[in-house]
Amino acid sequence: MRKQIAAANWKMNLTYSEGQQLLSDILKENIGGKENHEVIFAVPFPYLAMAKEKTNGIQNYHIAAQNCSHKKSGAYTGEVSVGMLKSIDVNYCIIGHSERREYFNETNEVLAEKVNLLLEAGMTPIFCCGEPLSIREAGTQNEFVANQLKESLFHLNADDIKKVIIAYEPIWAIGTGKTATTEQAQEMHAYLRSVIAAQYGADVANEISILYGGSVKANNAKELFACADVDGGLVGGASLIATEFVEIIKALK
Ligand SMILES: O=C(CO)COP(=O)(O)O
Repeated sequence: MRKQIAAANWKMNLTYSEGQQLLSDILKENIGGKENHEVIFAVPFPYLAMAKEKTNGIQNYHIAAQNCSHKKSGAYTGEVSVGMLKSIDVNYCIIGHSERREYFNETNEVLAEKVNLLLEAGMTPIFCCGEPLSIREAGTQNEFVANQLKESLFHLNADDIKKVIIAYEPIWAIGTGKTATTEQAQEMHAYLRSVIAAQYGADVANEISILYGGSVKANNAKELFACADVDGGLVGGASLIATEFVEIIKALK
């Protein structure tokens, strides 16, 4: 049974003490969830150790970085390597968020390098994909997103691709309050699973969690997560409010 995942992406928000408070408020709710549930907090780099300590020992709760370098080590001022993350026991990392693709020029090719480094280190990549509004309006979103997967992930063997979490985040739905309809989400998720199945077989495709991201809130999470191919969400704005994120965790199927 594939994992159902509620992942918080704090992005570049909150002070250290606000982050501590938010985690305390969420964790005190003690939502154990089911065995196949996972809760992930992708926090800013300076808060990773704090978040790690706070969630220590809580089953199925994990900490993620929001990015990593595509270089292993060396003279790359300001970058954070996969090895550094691993050395403080961070085992998940978001890569390819549309904000990184747009503002930091990350390409599918660079993301393939990041995927390789993360998997080599035994970490779990949370690979983001999704189309801009212009592509959606042109009706070519399926080809666009499939190509992101192909160029960044399809060099992997079946064992490795099974370790990747995919997050479909249509860019027009991020931070806009405009959620994809359940039909739009389900349609894309099923399509992506079919693309993976064509490459690796249905058994592999059925093991991969595909999260939806883009204006997930407490009041729409249940409906979105109920879709057969939506395995939870990657949540921005609503993950900064304890009561909202708690409800989103509870909405996992
Ligand atoms: O980008 C997102 C998560 O990575 C989604 O952000 P919002 O939930 O704020 O739309």
